[in-house]
Parts: sequence; C-alpha cells; structure tokens
Amino acid sequence: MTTPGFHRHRSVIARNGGPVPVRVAVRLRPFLDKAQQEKGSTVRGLGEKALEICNWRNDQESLKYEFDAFYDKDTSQDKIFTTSVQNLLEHTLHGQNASVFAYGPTGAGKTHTMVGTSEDPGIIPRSVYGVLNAVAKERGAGDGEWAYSIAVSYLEIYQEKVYDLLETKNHDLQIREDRDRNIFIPGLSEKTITDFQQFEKHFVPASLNRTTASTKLNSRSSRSHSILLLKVVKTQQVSPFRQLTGKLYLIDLAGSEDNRKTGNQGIRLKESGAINTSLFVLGQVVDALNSGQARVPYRDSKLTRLLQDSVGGTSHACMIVNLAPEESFYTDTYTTLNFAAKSKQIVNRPFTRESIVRPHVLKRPADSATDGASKRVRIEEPCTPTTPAVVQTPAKLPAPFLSPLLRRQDKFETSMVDRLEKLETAILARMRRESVLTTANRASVCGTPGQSREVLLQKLEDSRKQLRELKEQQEQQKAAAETAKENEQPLCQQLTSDVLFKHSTSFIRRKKVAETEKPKAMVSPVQAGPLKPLNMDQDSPDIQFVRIIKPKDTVKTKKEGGKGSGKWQLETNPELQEKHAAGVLDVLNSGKLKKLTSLQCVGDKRARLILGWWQMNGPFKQVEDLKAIPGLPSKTVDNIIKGNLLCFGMSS
Ligand SMILES: Nc1ncnc2c1ncn2[C@@H]1O[C@H](COP(=O)(O)OP(=O)(O)OP(=O)(O)O)[C@@H](O)[C@H]1O
Repeated sequence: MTTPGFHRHRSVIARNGGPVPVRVAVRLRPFLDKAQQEKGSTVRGLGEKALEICNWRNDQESLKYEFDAFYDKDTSQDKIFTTSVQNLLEHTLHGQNASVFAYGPTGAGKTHTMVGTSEDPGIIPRSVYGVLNAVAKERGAGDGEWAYSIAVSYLEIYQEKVYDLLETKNHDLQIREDRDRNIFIPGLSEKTITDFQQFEKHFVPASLNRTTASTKLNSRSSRSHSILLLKVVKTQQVSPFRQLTGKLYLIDLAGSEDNRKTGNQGIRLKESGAINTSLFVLGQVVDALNSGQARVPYRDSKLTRLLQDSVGGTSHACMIVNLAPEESFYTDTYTTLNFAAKSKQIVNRPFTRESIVRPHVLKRPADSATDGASKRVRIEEPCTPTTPAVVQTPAKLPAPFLSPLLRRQDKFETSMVDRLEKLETAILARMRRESVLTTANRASVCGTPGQSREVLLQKLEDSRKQLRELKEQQEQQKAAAETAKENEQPLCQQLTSDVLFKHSTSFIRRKKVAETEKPKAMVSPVQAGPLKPLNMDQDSPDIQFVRIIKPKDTVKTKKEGGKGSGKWQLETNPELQEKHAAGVLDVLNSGKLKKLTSLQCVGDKRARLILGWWQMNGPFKQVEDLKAIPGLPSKTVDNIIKGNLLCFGMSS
C-alpha cells in the first residue's frame, strides 16, 4: 500500500535490531466434557513457564518442558494478550513486522485463542484494537509530522490454494517475493480501516467465508490456515519523506489431524492431507533452521512460503501452542510439544523497512498558464486518507522537483538523469545569482516574491539531493548487476550455495534446475518399461510383466508378429502387477526419504510429500492412495504408478 499522494521512491533497509528468538507460549484448554474430566488431564503445569506430561515409554516418569509461558485452563484471553502479544504491536508502528500464530492439534483451541467470541474476544480483535489505539496515541503526541494509514487483508490457504476472504472472487492467488525479499500476494484486497467498527464490518462477514466443517474432534473445525494481515504505513509529511511500513500477521493454523481419530473420509480426508502436509513442511523448515541447513524448504508449501518472514525471518514472532487435556489427545500433545520445543530455538532477525517517498506534483492548469504566480509548481496535498483518525496536516510543504521531467526521474537512463541534473544545476546557479539582486529586482525574477523564492531555492536544493541519491543508487545497481554476472556459478553449485536464498533471482535459477531435472525422472520409466519385454525371451510368457498382444485377444510377441505391423498393444500381467505393487507399497511405507527417492518419478520434493502424508496418516494401503496426497496431481501419481510398476517388473 503506497500512501495516497505519494510515490514510493526507493527502499532503504536500516536499523537491524539484532537477533530475537521466537517466543513460544503454551495454552492448555479446559475439558469440554465432564466425563473426560474425571479421567484427569494428561498435561500438568509446573509454574508459569513449565509443564509436564507422562512418558509413554515409562509411566513411572514424566516429560518436562519449559517455554516462555505456560497458560493453564483458567487463563483469560486478556492475560494471554497482554503478556504474550501486546508488546509486539508497537513494532508495526516502527516499520517492523510481527507475527502471532496459533499451532496445535485439531480441537485444541487455536481459533478460540485467535478469534474468540464476542463476549471473550481473542488475539485478533484485541491486536487490531491495540494497533488502532497505539496509532491514535502516537498521532496525538506528535506534531503532525507523520501521517498514518492502516489496512487489513484476510486470506486462507485451503488445499494449497490462496483465497481472499475479503473479496471472494479473488482465489488461487499467487505468492511472490519482491527484490527486498518481502513476501506479497498480488491481487489480495486491502481495506483501509480507521476505527474498530470498520474492522468488524470487514472481518465478521469474511470470517464466515472461511472453510470450516464438522469432524469427529471438532464440530466447527477450520479446514484451512487463515492469515489476517494488518499493515501500518507511517509517512513523514516533510522532507526527506520517510515511509515506514510495518506488518502484523495473525495466523490461525488448521490443526494437525490423525485421521484414525477424526474419521475423515472423502473431501475431509483430502483437506486433512493438505493440512498435514503443510504442517509437516513447517516442521521441516524448523528442523532446517535449527540445524543451520543452507536450504530451508520454505517453498515446499504455501503456508511456509507465507510464514517465511515469521519463522526464521525478519519478524518478531510469537507462537501460541494449544493443547487439549484429554487422554485421547495424548499423542498429539506429545508431538505438538516436541515441535514447540524445536521452535523455541529459532531466532529471527527483525529490521526496519523504510522507504523514501515523493509527493505527487500536479500539472499546471492550462487556463492559468499566463498567470505569473501560478507558474510555480503546485504541490498536491500529501497523504490524504479519508478519515480524521489518520489525516495529518503537513507541517511543511514538500519540496517539488523543478522540472516536470524530474518528477519521473526513476524512469530514465543514467545519461538522461545526468543531463537533467546539469540542466537543473544551471537553473539553480542562475537563480542563486539573481537572489543577490536588489529587493526590487527580486520580485521580478521568475515572477516569484523574494521570501517565497528563498523557500523555492531550498526546495530545489532538496530535489537536487534526491537526484544525486538516485544517481548513486543507479550506479550501485549497475555495479551489483555486473558483479553478479561475473560471479555467476554453474547451476549445480548454485543449488548448494547460500547465495540461492539471498538474491531475488534464485527462484528463477531454481526453477531452471527443476526443469532440467524433470525430464530425467519422467523419461527413465518410459524407456525402461516397454523396451525390456520386447527383448525378452518370449518362450516363458507367464513371467513377463508386460506382454504384447494384438487386439481381438491374439497374444503375439514382437518376434511372431513381425516388425512394424502397427497393431501391437501392451498388456500387464495381473499377478506380477500385484506382486510389484506390493514391492512399491513396501517402499512407500518404508518411512525413509532415501528409499522413496529411489522410486521412478519421485524426487526429493515428492518424497517429502509422501513421507509427510505417511507420517500423519499411517501406512498406504495401496499404491493408488498416493492420489490422496495434496500437491501430487493425479497425472503425476499415474506416472509414478506406471513407471514404478514397470520398473519393479524389470528388476524382479
Ligand atoms: N480456552 C478455552 N476456553 C473455553 N473453551 C475453549 C477454549 N479453547 C477452546 N475451547 C472450545 O473448544 C472447542 C474447539 O476449539 P477450537 O475450534 O478453537 O479448536 P481449533 O484448535 O481451532 O480446532 P481446528 O483446528 O479443528 O479448527 C470450541 O468449542 C471452543 O469454544
């Protein structure tokens, strides 16, 4: 969001605040059912930060965990907000990002924590209210130098697609990264808000757009990950027109699900697969960060791509881990706590994002062209948000560019900028000379009264300074581009290099690598499959995996049929197919990434998806179960099945 009336000029990334660990707080929800309560809780608090659960390996022991905070079942929404979230809000007013996300198994209270109810609001409404208040306070204390604008966006990731919850016509939106490595979603709607009522007007109906459904564990289970984004833009009304943009991400993740307990089938099962896969990738991101791996698999799911900034990125982050006390949740509680313990080690590096903006300059009206006074450049009112909550009267008028051409200077080549700069220098020098003329003469110079001319001169100085900065920037960019070209490495080296994640072009490079690898994986089974039977000894047709038949049930080998009849077809041997399917199934259920990548058409990424699904849903019953994995299109699965059944046929 660019503040109305301003152009974004250039990005200045400044004031690195140093490493800040992700805050991890655990919240235990109360029992929902009296009968369950009698059995007792699987989680016991040990003070304000620690908790224990019994050890499933040895019931005489307990497993203890310590986090930044532990909230027991009686903790109020307000306490959670004030102790874990409130202090993050101020960062958004200073050009930094902050994220709060609720994590935990399905039915453990994530939506309750994030959204809450109208009687007992959760983190989202409290945070929005908090930011609105903080802006009002800062504005009240200031001298009008800064203007503020707040906008809200709301989206969900459902089955690996991004949907806009504020404008439902926007679906399957793409996630992109700009050259400053900011993640953004082109086409995602933003609604400017100035008070809480306006927020409610957008948020309440949008929440109803969120995909929820009833499962055995939660009558209103979130089937998607939802992200509410609050963007605070703070724009300086006087030179140098700094603009600080801070974002607050409030994330309600869908719950990890054990489908043996949820009883999910059909579409619910498919949704569950997508949820579990993205959470699995989130786990891998955390592992990669903790072990200092060069490649962090953010791009392996939409969720992790969007959380890139929150987990191991440049955001202040707080994770609220939700737990359920019931015995039936024990396994989920155990895995969730282990994930939370790993997440505690993540360190983010927040920094301030700041840009310099230029005010729009209005064209001189044609009908007043002859009027000497009106020949001076007119300045459009900077930042004109619609309501008093954010409108600021500028303390000083912003400096204009003398030449209308210079107003669009960033579109010119360096040489053109040079010439314009010289021209402006000449004009400025002339005006300086004239400024030492007598007062009588002053009024006649450019038709500008003396005092105003002094102001104008000052403004011209400012515009020249901006021009010089632009030129420097252009030269730096040119030098950087040349260095990058010189340092270009072979593709295979780039893949293992850290550089991959530091430059915006890395995505393109990686895509190229993926494209070159793709044919390799796809081609091999196709070559291996049909060729071997053609060369096999046809005297033992029963052990052939693939036989060549003619239509009308005439089974003939290539030898018999002769070359080039053009009517041969392939038929698989059902017995062997079954045997080989069992072989493939063994590999799928091996739980080993290396084994999975040994399958035809299965690279590292697909192997991770398969492993993730397997870990969350248990063993595959048949090879066709691969189709339940989100992110594996059925055509790909067909290729995997065909390729591997044929290849197993070859090798057995
Ligand atoms: N702290 C709490 N106090 C009272 N009730 C709670 C609390 N936490 C959760 N609940 C209740 O528990 C039920 C499940 O909670 P919720 O829907 O928030 O779970 P969830 O983790 O978001 O589940 P899913 O991942 O399936 O969406 C709801 O009926 C909710 O009102």
